[in-house]
Amino acid sequence: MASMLDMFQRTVLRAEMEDEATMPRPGGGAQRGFAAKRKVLIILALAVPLLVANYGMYGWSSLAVRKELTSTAQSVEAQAALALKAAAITTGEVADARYSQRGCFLGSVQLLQLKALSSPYVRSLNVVRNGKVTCSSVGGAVDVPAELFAPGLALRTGSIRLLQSHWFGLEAPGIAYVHMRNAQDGVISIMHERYFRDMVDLPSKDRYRSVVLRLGDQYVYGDGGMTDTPPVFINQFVSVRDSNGVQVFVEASHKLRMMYLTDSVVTWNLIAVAIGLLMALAVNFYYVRGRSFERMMRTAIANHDIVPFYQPVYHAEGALLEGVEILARWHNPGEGYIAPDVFIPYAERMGLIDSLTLSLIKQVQHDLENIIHLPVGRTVALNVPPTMFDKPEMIGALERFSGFLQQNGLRLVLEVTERQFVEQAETERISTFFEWLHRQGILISLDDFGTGYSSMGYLNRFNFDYLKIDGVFVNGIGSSTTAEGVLDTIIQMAQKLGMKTIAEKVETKEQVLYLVGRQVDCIQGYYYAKPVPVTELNQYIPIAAPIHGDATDAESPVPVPAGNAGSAA
Ligand SMILES: Nc1nc2c(ncn2[C@@H]2O[C@@H]3COP(=O)(O)O[C@H]4[C@@H](O)[C@H](n5cnc6c(=O)[nH]c(N)nc65)O[C@@H]4COP(=O)(O)O[C@H]3[C@H]2O)c(=O)[nH]1
Repeated sequence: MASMLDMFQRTVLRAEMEDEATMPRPGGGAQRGFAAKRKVLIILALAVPLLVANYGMYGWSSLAVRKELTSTAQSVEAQAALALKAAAITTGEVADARYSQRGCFLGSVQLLQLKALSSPYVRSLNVVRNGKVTCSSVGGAVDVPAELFAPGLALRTGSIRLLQSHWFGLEAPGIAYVHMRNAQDGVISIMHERYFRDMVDLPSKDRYRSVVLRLGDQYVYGDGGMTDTPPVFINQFVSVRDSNGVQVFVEASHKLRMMYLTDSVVTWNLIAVAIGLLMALAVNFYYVRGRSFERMMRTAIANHDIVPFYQPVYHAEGALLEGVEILARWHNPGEGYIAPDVFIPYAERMGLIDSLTLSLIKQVQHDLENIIHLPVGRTVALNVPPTMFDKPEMIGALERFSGFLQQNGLRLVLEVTERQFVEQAETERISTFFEWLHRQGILISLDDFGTGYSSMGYLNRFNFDYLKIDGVFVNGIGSSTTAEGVLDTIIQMAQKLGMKTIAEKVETKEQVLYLVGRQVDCIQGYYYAKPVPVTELNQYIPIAAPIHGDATDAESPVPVPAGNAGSAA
């Protein structure tokens, strides 16, 4: 605590010795931060589209590969389905033909041969009677149990089985297809395995690592293999299947995705660079504009073009002047009127708020010395920036300003917003600071109370002199019972805590009467007076008796009709 006060005293001493010119250059740190932020944003503007493009290209190439694999698989599946359909038709026709249902004669064997020859995919046709192959287009009359003839083949219409060799010694493997007339009688056709192998033996080896055809429970590979073992894929693959149990797998080669990537990498990256450049230009433009606004503001502060306006605050009961609030006004020749809601947050961001506050203090001092003399005992309220607590030089300036006001019988009120208290976590430091301010005769007002951060906790912890009730609650008088309820609660709470209440943005007689009825201490708002330049302030300083109850009493010097209440707001 002692060291805190020491620090303030040292600060004050130092500040007194310092000329205004030797004050820290406003906004130096903020400027550096500003430039660094611009750099980071430009880098991001350039890098993000490139990252997105390349990431997107990777995803897109995966989709393109998938599309190609699917289309290839569908085409193989269509060919296999066509071959099977042709074989099924031939097999079915033979099974239903009368010659295949009689004994195995030379004539019927010749008819079987003729039928096999005329079917593009069928190599042999074999008649099954009572579960045995009895007549074959290749072997003639035989008597071979079906399970020996085609091991593993189920005697059921539509069954398919890959056979490594043919019963009748025809070297090449084949594919058996069954059509049964009934449980025991039917026809087994043997198809050329070669056709199916050719279907999967695609020429584009650099695009596909493997193409596999599943028939029933077995697999035909492009390299000639036929096996019961399912394939293992290491790259991206797709599979398509049909209702006949034909399934085709197509696996991409290592190169396939790369082929797509190489095809599109230049286009995608060129687009990304173009977008990145546009975004970087936009960022730059934004900052250049920001800089010019910043320059404009610096000049305005240095030339005292941002000027103090004064809004009177009156006692609720008697309409006597409690004091004035200083509100900054900026009329720029080029841009016109710039609202404080725009330039104050900007000044805070750019580190210009301290120099603005100092400029306003200087102008107010000049006004009070040369243009208007406020009645003794009144207050002068100044909005102070959140950073004030950390700046010894600002504290020094405020102390000097307070000293000046006290010499003129006035008191300085510092208006701080709730936000500042939520953001300034070090409560002990702040309450020590408040004690110090009070010892200097400086009062503290909590501004915009009720706008979102309200907490009873800090009202108790910090010793505020005034609580300013935000205009939204005043606005609700007569129209919102909820707002009225909150308003009543805030007033009662402030009264219990011994704070003076000021209702802000009071615009109507109804609001004044309501607030007077709730024993609000002070009223500020257009109903009485708008913020005015110092040259117009005199007419708002009451010289005589209070009003009671009717705020429009013509006898009273206040209220002043809002329409006559001066120039800017
Ligand atoms: N609708 C309506 N509005 C009324 C009425 N009576 C007063 N006002 C406006 O309400 C605002 C009250 O100031 P604030 O809450 O401190 O809110 C201020 C304050 O937070 C900030 N500000 C203004 N001047 C300064 C300054 O010099 N320094 C700092 N740090 N902040 C300032 O900008 C905010 C906005 O200032 P302004 O635009 O001047 O807006 C002022 C004032 O013009 C009324 O009856 N009806």
